[in-house]
Amino acid sequence: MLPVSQAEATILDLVKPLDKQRDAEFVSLLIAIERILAAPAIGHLDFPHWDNSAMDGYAVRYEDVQYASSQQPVVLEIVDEIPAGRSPQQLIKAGQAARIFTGAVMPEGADTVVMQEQTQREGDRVTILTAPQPQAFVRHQASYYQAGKTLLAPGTMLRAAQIAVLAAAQCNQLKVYRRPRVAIISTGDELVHPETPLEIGQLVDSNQYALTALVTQTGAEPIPMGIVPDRPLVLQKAFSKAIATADVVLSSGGVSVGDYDYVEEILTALGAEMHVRAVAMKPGKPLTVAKFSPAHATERKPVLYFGLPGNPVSALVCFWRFVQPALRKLSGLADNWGPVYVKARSRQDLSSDGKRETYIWGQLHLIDGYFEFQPASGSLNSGNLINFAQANGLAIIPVGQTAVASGDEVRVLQFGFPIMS
Ligand SMILES: Nc1nc2c(c(=O)[nH]1)N[C@H]1C(S)=C(S)[C@@H](COP(=O)(O)OP(=O)(O)OC[C@H]3O[C@@H](n4cnc5c(N)ncnc54)[C@H](O)[C@@H]3O)O[C@H]1N2
Ligand code: MOO
Ligand SMILES: [Mg+2]
Repeated sequence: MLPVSQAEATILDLVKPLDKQRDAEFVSLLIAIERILAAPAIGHLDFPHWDNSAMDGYAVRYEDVQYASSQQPVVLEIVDEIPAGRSPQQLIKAGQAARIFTGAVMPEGADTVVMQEQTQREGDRVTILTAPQPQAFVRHQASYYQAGKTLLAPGTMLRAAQIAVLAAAQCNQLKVYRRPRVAIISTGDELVHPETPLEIGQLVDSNQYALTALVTQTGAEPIPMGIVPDRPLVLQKAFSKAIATADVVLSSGGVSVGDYDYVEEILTALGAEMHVRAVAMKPGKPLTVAKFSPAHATERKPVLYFGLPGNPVSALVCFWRFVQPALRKLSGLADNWGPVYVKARSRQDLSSDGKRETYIWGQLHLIDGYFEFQPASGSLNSGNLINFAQANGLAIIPVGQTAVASGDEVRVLQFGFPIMS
């Protein structure tokens, strides 16, 4: 059994990100949310675009007002009025000022803005009562960003903040990576669709739905390929089709030591390189990871195959711990592939056999900015999906440790929003 950290390193090492050229497409900004840039975004506009005023007030020449005070006020002639969006019409000469508003372009000749609260106006004259700092309240052209420089680097995920910046920079068409394609196969003679009435021994294929949801949430394109019975030839055909279609294949079930667990045997028959056969974790021990390399360099990229354990909780835990980081790396994201871990105070005693890294599902609560962890009530058995419905985190007990006492700190893999109370 591989230690979890070694399995993670092996898996991430197997993943080669999508190709910046071959695997890229153009999308418009409005539908670019959560896509990943495949090329630098470069703006053709300086930020600010022009020298402009940060205040409502008067654009002046600093040298005219540098000694102004309430004892020695300076009176200037107002020669222009410049609201935002209008071009200045006058050059400001000695003894002159322009009425100006926040965001409006600074007129030529002026270099400083006096905010209106420090002035008095009478007709076309303004009295300056306080000396400003030189260049006060002027937002200088290109002081935030210079046209032609990289605004956002390749590998950046576009969220609201980045989209706002790109909109302001008039970058309307973005070169982004295509979404990785992920085939999802459920193996098992006992499995049926949710609408099928159950016969004795049957079980609904919940993994297909869970994995489709998780793949979608990760920004990849799920290709649900349905249920395949535990028959080697049928499985082999289904696996071949999935490998030919997708960048990553996720199957669930059939990876343990039972007589109907065929996954590893079939992967080997299909020419896969086997990289992971078992991991020292609970749940998730029989995780199987293999790679299919293209026969010729000109062919498509390699295909990564995850044989996830069939138990529903084991499949989910393996997804968050290994598949999601792999999909994030594959998708072109520059960094932050791994799960989010937080430290929490456990509300109850937690236990493990100390032999495998143990993942205990439950609820993360956020109380006054601090996390607390409440393990799920009822059976913490990887076949019990029901008490997973309220869970949003997995407390982790490392190998060699058998207990976390109530009140002690524990590391928690966070996969959902914390409960605020
Ligand atoms: N003798 C041993 N038996 C088992 C071991 C072991 O080390 N020695 N490991 C156990 C562990 S741990 C796990 S996890 C499971 C993994 O089993 P498989 O990956 O072979 O999965 P199956 O046997 O096909 O199914 C297990 C369980 O999960 C249910 N299942 C399967 N697919 C789905 C699905 N798509 N949706 C919902 N539920 C599914 C299936 O009905 C079984 O109940 O092996 C242990 N055994
Ligand atoms: O390790 Mo299995 O994944 O517990 O149920
Ligand atoms: Mg089995």
